[in-house]
Amino acid sequence: MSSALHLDGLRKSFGKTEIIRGVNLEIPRGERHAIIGPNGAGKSTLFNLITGRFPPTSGKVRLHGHDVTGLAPFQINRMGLSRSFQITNIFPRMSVFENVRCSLLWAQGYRYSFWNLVSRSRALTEGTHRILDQINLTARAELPAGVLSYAEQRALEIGITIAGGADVIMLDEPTAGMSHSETDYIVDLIRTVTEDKTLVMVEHDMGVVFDLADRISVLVYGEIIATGSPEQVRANPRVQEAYLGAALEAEH
Ligand SMILES: Nc1ncnc2c1ncn2[C@@H]1O[C@H](COP(=O)(O)OP(=O)(O)OP(=O)(O)O)[C@@H](O)[C@H]1O
Repeated sequence: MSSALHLDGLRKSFGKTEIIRGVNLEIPRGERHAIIGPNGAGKSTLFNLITGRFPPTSGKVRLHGHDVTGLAPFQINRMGLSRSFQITNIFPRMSVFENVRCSLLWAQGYRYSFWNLVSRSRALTEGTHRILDQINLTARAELPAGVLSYAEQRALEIGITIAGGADVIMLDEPTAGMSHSETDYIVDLIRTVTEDKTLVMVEHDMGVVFDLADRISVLVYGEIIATGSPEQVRANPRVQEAYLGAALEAEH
């Protein structure tokens, strides 16, 4: 069976500077994978190469065995990969319900027959309620999304990301700017909504990473210096030296 994501010799230069310097990584289906590394290591750039926002300078990205290198983000999305944004990407004046319904409509519009509007509308409403339930926002459904708390807005953002039914979910710093209790809330939510899916996340909070990830890749200066289980990565002397020692100390 092909892996969910396969990065093969990925490189990316901006001008003369090579930011991603030959990344090889295979992420099996159903794995929760975290990409960590110091500031400026190239995590966001790698994320943007996978999601199609930037074309790589060389190398390949495969999604479920299909070469998606150079495809536009919406095409990659149609093939089953959905990403969140670091900056919340919701419509603040629309209701929470409408935000989710819109993302479902967008995702389902292509799959449903034009002639089947009545059943489409029923399926949309049911699908919207199902997602609202998954992200614990049923009680907030009729409120304008802009009045939700920060953590609730991030939960909504995650709901929008999963709405299309993608089986590879990519989250960019999902707990950035959150308190401890908000972080716990979002970690639980991510765990629930990514059940049976593949998750790739960039995250600075080591507590979140070690809690959620099945495997971790450590990116330093555009190269993956280690990939392994949380225990393997934690014990890796190269990782300790290059990053983790300082990052874990900063937590305390
Ligand atoms: N569009 C761009 N044009 C030129 N340089 C860029 C561009 N995007 C990123 N860079 C450079 O690439 C390097 C890596 O940036 P990137 O944002 O990928 O790192 P990061 O690991 O995500 O950092 P952080 O943890 O601080 O978010 C930085 O030196 C940045 O200035």
